[in-house]
Amino acid sequence: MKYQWFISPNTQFCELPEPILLESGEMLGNVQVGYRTWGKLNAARDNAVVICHALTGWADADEWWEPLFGPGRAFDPEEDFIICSNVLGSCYGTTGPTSVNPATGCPYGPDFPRITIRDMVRVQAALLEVLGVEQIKLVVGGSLGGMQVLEWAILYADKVEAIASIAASGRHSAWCIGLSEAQRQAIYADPNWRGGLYTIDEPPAAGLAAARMMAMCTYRAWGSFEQRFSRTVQEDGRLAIASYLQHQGDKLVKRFDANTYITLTQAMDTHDLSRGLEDYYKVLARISQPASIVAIDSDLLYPPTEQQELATYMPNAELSWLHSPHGHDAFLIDMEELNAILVNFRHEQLKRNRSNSRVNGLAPVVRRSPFLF
Ligand SMILES: CC(=O)SCCNC(=O)CCNC(=O)[C@H](O)C(C)(C)COP(=O)(O)OP(=O)(O)OC[C@H]1O[C@@H](n2cnc3c(N)ncnc32)[C@H](O)[C@@H]1OP(=O)(O)O
Ligand SMILES: N[C@@H](CCO)C(=O)O
Repeated sequence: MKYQWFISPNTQFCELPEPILLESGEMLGNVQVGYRTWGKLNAARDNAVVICHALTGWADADEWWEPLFGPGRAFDPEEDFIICSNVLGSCYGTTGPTSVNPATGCPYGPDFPRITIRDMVRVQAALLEVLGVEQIKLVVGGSLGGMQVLEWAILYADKVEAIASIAASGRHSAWCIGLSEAQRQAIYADPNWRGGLYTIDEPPAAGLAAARMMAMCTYRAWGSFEQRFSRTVQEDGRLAIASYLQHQGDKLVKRFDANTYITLTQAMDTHDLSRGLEDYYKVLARISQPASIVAIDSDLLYPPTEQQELATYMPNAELSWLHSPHGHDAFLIDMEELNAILVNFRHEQLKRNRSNSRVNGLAPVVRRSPFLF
C-alpha cells in the first residue's frame, strides 16, 4: 500500500514571518500554515470568523462542516471573512512532524517539539496578523477545536468578540488522558514504530489503526453501535462492529501520520486553561465574551458535566444541548442541529451589538486596543 499525507489542492500556504516561541521555551522557525478562507475581509477588518478543526481534521471546513456554510447559515461568506487553518503539529499543510526540519534537512518525525493548545492558537493568531485581521467576530470549533476556542478567548481577549465551544472541556480529564495514552501505547507497540523513525512506506499502520479503533469507540456511543451493528455477523464471518472498526482504522492510516497522532494527542493532554495562571474557576470567570457552550447529551469523552461547568463559571455563557444518539462525533454528524444552535447564537450576538450601539451611541463593536500578537 502507498501511504501519503493528503493535502487538499485548495489549501493556501503562509510562511510566518517570525519564529514562534513555544510554551516550552523552544523557538520554532520557518513555520508554514496551511489554511483556507471564504468571503472577504471588510474595510474595518473586523468581520473574521475563525473555525478550529478537530484532531484529524484539516482546513477544508466547507467540506466537513458543509451544511453550516451559506446564506442564512452559521457561516455566510457574503457577510463573514471565514478562516480555517490546519493546526500546528498536524500533517495537512501546517508545520508538524512530517515537515522538514530546517536544521537537519529531514522530517522532524519524533523530534518535533512538544506543543500545546496555546501554541496552536498563537500560530493561528500570527496567520491572522498576516491576513490583516484586526477583530474577530466569532471563534468556533469542536473537541480539540473547542479547546482552541477557549484559549483564544483568554489569550486574545481584546480581539475575540464571541466564542462557540462544542463538545470540549476547559482542562483535559484523567479519563481523556488515559484513553489517549492507551492509543499511543498501541502505536509504540507496533514493530514499525521504531521510536518514531519509520519511513512513509513502512509506517506503524497496525498501531495507528488500533489507536483509531479505540478512539472511534469513544467518539460514538453505546446506543449508536447497538442500533447500527447489534450482534450482526457479516457474510465474511466478522462481527459487523469489528469490521466497521477495522475499516475506520484502515481509513485513518491512509490519511494520517503516527508521529502527528502522538504530537496532537499529547498537546491535548496539556490542555488546562489555568496552566500558569490562577485558580481554574477564576480563569473561567475571566472569559467574559458572549459564549455558546454546546454539550452533546451522548458524549462519553467530554461528558456534558464538563460543558455545564464551563457555562456555570463563564459569566456570559449559555449552554445549548445537541441531542444526538451519535456520541462525541455528533458535531460532525448532526450538522443541521448544530447549525441551528450557532445561527441562533449569532442572531443573539447581533441583537446584543445593536442594542449596545443604541445605548452607547457607538459603533456596534467597541474596539479597546490594537491587537498585539
Ligand atoms: C470527509 C470527512 O471525513 S469530512 C469529516 C471531517 N472530518 C474531520 O473533521 C475528521 C474526522 N472525521 C471523522 O471523524 C468522520 O469522518 C466523521 C465523524 C465525520 C464521519 O464518520 P464516517 O466514518 O464517515 O461515518 P460512519 O461512522 O457512518 O462510517 C461510514 C464508513 O464505515 C463503513 N462501514 C459501515 N459499516 C461497516 C462495516 N460493517 N464494515 C466495514 N465498514 C463499514 C462505511 O462503508 C463507510 O466507509 P467509507 O467512509 O470508506 O465510505
Ligand atoms: N472524529 C474527530 C475527533 C473527534 O474529536 C476527528 O477525527 O477529528
